[in-house]
Amino acid sequence: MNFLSKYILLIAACFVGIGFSAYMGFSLYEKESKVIEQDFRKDVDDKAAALEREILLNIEVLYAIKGLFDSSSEVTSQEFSRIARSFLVRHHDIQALEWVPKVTSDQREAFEAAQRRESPGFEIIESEVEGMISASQRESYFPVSYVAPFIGNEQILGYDLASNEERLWIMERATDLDKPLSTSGVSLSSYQSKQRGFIIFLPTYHGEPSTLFKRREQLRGFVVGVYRIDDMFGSAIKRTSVQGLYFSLEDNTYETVSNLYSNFPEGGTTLLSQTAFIYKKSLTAFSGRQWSITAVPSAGYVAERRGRLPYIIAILGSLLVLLGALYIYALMRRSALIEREVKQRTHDLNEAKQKLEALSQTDSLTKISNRRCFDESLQACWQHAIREKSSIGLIMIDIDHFKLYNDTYGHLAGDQCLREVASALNQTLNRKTDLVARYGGEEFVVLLPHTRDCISPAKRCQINIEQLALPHESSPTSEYVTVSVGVTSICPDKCSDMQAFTAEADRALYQAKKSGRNRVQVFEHERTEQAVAVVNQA
Ligand SMILES: Nc1nc2c(ncn2[C@@H]2O[C@H](COP(=O)(O)OP(=O)(O)OP(=O)(O)O)[C@@H](O)[C@H]2O)c(=O)[nH]1
Repeated sequence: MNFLSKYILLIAACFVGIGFSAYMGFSLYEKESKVIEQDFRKDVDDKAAALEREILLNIEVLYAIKGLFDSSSEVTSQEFSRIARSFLVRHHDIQALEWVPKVTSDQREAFEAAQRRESPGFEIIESEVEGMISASQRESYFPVSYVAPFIGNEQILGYDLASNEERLWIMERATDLDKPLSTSGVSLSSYQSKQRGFIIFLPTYHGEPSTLFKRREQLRGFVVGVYRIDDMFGSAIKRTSVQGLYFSLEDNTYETVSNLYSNFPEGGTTLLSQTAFIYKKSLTAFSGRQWSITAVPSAGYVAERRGRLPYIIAILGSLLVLLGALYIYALMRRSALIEREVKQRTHDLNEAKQKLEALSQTDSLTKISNRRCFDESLQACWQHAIREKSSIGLIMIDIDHFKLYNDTYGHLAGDQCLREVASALNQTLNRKTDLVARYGGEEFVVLLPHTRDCISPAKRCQINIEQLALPHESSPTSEYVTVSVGVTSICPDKCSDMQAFTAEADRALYQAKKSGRNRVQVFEHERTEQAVAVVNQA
């Protein structure tokens, strides 16, 4: 695998590692989110239960006051105020507790007169665009006769609650069902409160009517509770310890949903669209109303419950992967450098080895192969010829009267003569496989693989050297440098003797010297014939 592939693999592994760390962090974050959501829902459930309890307690207050009216046919305003105040001190979300008797049109005058004894100027009134006016003539009225607390609610005294169509409808249904029924969310401006509220009507009867008709007949009036929703919801929320939740309260009784309360901050709708946690819970139905709560946690609520572990795992994991990748990258770079250096050094060593080998095979004076090279080549060539059943030719060349040459021209000139003879021999042979080597002193050898007839190359060697025309004035043979040549050849088999083969060439050369020099002598298989033939006489 090359460096680029390793590099790509490392980057891929890096991405996988970082992806895995991010996945681990994310899945932990998701688990944490689920736990937060469970906590959040439980907290909302607690607050919803607190609100339901608060509503039930408030309805209980109405039943307690109704008990007063059920036990007495004449309840004075003092008696009403006393019992109402005892509840008001404990229920801070009650705007007003009221007694609203049924007054028929023929009872109106007497009723107003009786009320004026305690409340001067009392009159049954109704609301109009221009303000409160004397109630118009109708069959029956439901004026507020007693109200507690009085201070702050004085202007409601005498107000005919049945003058409003929605309230009249609720009062009629409550009468028929003998149950407390509530209005939807209403403005409490008549009570000088800026909050929205709701009004519960609990019917009271003369006696104990058992049928719908009797209930309508024997209706005595209503115990009425007016409640401030903000305060009710606020006190219910405060009753549980958890803070940092946003709520909105809706009335879902009929198809149109009306908002009763909301503590959402500015931009509440943005919050709803952004948060991952929204919980909508329906409250237990009460007094004919079906309310529901929509809750959203604040950023602080979520942040308080979020740990740092998911971020730590994602960031630390990614960092570790990056550091690991960097470390591996550094190792890769280092090993690549070492690999390159090793390659370079191996190359240098090989070059040096080749040079050394070449040197060890080369004659330093003539720059042709030396005796060692010749011996190794002959060995290899010999084995090859046995396998291939081919011939080997061997030529031994010796410069004639070289001692005299040295003596005449000096040793340095002798060296130069040796170089020129070597070069001439090298140029004489044209096959690549032929080998010219210095055998020793002024003696040369030529190895000719796959050659049976060695006479021609041997003669060419002798002639070419003579044609160099190197002057040799002291030579008794010629005025130029001449050579004597011994030649032999063989097609060796396993029984053949390589040393004997070399000796044949040597003996042929000896014979050439003995026969007068400057000639080629072929070894004539003296192993059988013990004879040597002179091929060429100079
Ligand atoms: N200049 C020089 N002379 C060398 C070298 N090697 C051997 N010789 C000389 O070659 C001469 C060989 O002499 P001999 O063996 O007596 O033979 P020769 O004088 O050539 O006579 P024949 O071979 O019988 O013709 C010696 O004087 C060696 O010193 C060399 O490398 N350089």
